[in-house]
Amino acid sequence: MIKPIMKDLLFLGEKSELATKEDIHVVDDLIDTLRENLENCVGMAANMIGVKKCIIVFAVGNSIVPMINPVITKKENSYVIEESCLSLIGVRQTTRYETIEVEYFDKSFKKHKNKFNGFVAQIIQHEVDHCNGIII
Ligand SMILES: CSCC[C@H](NC=O)C(=O)O
Repeated sequence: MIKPIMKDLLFLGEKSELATKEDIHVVDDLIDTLRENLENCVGMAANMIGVKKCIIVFAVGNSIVPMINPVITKKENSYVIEESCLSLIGVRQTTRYETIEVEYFDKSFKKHKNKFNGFVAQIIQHEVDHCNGIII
């Protein structure tokens, strides 16, 4: 179901809890909401739709990839870049890493450890920050 996007920065500044199998329905809500906002959004975290659980989704080509309880375990080659966010007015400068390694669970709660580069890695870092209560 498409959900409204939170603009409450106080709420978004709080750390999310680990998601469990009971939170799986949130993945579909996030996918629906991101699909509806793809014109101005490439990734979302569950707290952006009011759910304080560590779940993120992001667009890769025509697909939307979900990650449950993502943890960035390695970061290589930092750079500084400006980012924006649907939950924020304006842009902010931040440090990101060109290559990251992420441990996460898929929708079937199967564990994965994968490397990501470039823009996809940047989106994942942005969304994992949201899970940790950081808005850029
Ligand atoms: C380049 S990372 C930017 C991610 C941002 N998503 C919000 O959580 C967005 O603008 O889609």
